[in-house]
Amino acid sequence: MQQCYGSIIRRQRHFIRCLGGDRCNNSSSDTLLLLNDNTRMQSVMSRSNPAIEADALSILRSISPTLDSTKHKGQAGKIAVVGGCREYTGAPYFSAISALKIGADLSHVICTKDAAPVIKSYSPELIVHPLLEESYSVRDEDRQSVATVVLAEVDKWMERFDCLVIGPGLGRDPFLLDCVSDIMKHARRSNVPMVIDGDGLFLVTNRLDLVSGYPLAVLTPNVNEYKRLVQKVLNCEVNDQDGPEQLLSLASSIGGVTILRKGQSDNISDGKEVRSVSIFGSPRRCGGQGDILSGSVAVFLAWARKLVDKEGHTLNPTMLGCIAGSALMRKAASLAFEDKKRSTLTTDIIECLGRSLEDICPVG
Ligand SMILES: NC(=O)C1=CN([C@@H]2O[C@H](COP(=O)(O)OP(=O)(O)OC[C@H]3O[C@@H](n4cnc5c(N)ncnc54)[C@H](OP(=O)(O)O)[C@@H]3O)[C@@H](O)[C@H]2O)[C@@H](O)CC1
Ligand SMILES: Nc1ncnc2c1ncn2[C@@H]1O[C@H](COP(=O)(O)OP(=O)(O)OP(=O)(O)O)[C@@H](O)[C@H]1O
Ligand SMILES: [Mg+2]
Repeated sequence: MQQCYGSIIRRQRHFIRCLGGDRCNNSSSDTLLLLNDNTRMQSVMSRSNPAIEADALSILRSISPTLDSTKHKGQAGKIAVVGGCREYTGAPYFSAISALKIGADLSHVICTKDAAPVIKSYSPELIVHPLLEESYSVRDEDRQSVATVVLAEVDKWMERFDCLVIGPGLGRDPFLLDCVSDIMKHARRSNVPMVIDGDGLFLVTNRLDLVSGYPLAVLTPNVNEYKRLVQKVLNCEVNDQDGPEQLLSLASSIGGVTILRKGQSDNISDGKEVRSVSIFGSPRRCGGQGDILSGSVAVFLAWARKLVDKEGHTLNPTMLGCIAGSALMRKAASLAFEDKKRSTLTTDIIECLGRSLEDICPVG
């Protein structure tokens, strides 16, 4: 066993040298070796990552509201996920149910007419609005009137939402994306925060005006989505050697939106600061974990907006929401993996959200 650990450490040292780690005075900042209860070695290696590690657990505790009998339904958050089409019904479900499991009072899904019965059948807890339409189901001459109806229906609810999640399982149909662009413009006019993920990022990368300069917009790109954003906005390739600086510059170039760059560590920037969340997650990369994260960030962002003045945080609420959402998602993933190992699925991680939050921030 010792021999095996020795060889892992040698391989890691070699890898760090390849990354230029020898130039760093403090090599322990490049490699963190953790021995868990089962003396299983896990290694978390950052690319020369100078982003400051956020005090994620303290932030999570400070923005989670207390539970008491004076509160009414809705005060702990009303979230709406705009996503779900003929192809994808899992992603909006994962996002919306995660919001509820973390503690939001109401969780809506605004999806296509085809997707709605399927999503409703997954859970009676979700409020599902079959409003959106894809091109194949609308005649050309009806498009304008359909778009007007969609917007009017969503507008009835808009001011009641504490946060929108735009994009999980939305698909890329051009007519549908036009309708979602209109929804985003209205949300912005009503000062409703938006977490933009998945196909919402495909939309925004081609229509930066929808979020540019909006401080309540949060973008949560994965590797591919981040690459497309960097190419479009900064007109260059992703540079991992200067990862945090490039992230800061990207967020600032889009007018101070907050970007949560998902990966081995999650890096977060609002164009002024960069923080990272590196607490150990799971080595399982099953699809849907980003969807949990989007629902989770939406809830914490809504909570942070309500509490931020009282707690005197120096970071803005979108940063706080991202840090808390990332930390909780990673902890839940690690608990689920402890139990299910290779068979860990997104639904297993969702089942661990409540226990993870309770471990970090007990109810009373
Ligand atoms: N159950 C459901 O309904 C779910 C629905 N979802 C919904 O699907 C929609 C599209 O989202 P997406 O994530 O599939 O698109 P995108 O990011 O372009 O990835 C496509 C391909 O890129 C690659 N790739 C990915 N990561 C990489 C990495 N780190 N490093 C390297 N390569 C990487 C990988 O390609 P491969 O390895 O197969 O070549 C991957 O297959 C969106 O609406 C989303 O919400 C999902 O949420 C999942 C659960
Ligand atoms: N290599 C990794 N090690 C640990 N955690 C990771 C790693 N990559 C991603 N994660 C975590 O998994 C979560 C989802 O990130 P991921 O990159 O899988 O998103 P995604 O591709 O959008 O997922 P989805 O399948 O839902 O679309 C994030 O919270 C991130 O911290
Ligand atoms: Mg995704």
